[in-house]
Amino acid sequence: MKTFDSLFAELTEKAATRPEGSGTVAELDAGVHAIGKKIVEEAAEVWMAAEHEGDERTAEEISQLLYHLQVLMIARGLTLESVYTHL
Ligand SMILES: N=c1c2ncn([C@@H]3O[C@H](COP(=O)(O)OP(=O)(O)OP(=O)(O)O)[C@@H](O)[C@H]3O)c2ncn1[C@@H]1O[C@H](COP(=O)(O)O)[C@@H](O)[C@H]1O
Repeated sequence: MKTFDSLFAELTEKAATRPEGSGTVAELDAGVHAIGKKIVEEAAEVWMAAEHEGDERTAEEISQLLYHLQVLMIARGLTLESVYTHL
């Protein structure tokens, strides 16, 4: 099963190698402003799912929010350690 750390490693690799058809590469190219908008959108979907759509949908929306947060970290050049140090 994929974990937060293994997804981050996968996305970091995608950013470096820029494979054709990667949604991550497209999102990175769209820039921090566009990624930020995705984060706000996904956060709202997490909220709505948690209130109205049950555990399965909530977990799915949370996974998407985590994905977009990681893309933003990579866009800004942040490492996992730079975030973990604040936990
Ligand atoms: N975990 C994810 C992931 N979560 C969310 N998303 C993206 O976020 C979007 C969120 O879906 P929504 O249905 O909420 O949004 P939507 O409005 O329908 O979609 P858009 O119109 O905004 O694309 C999805 O369409 C994906 O583009 C993800 N894209 C990729 N991954 C994983 O990231 C890795 C690299 O992916 P690629 O870069 O595409 O190879 C792979 O392991 C993928 O499984």
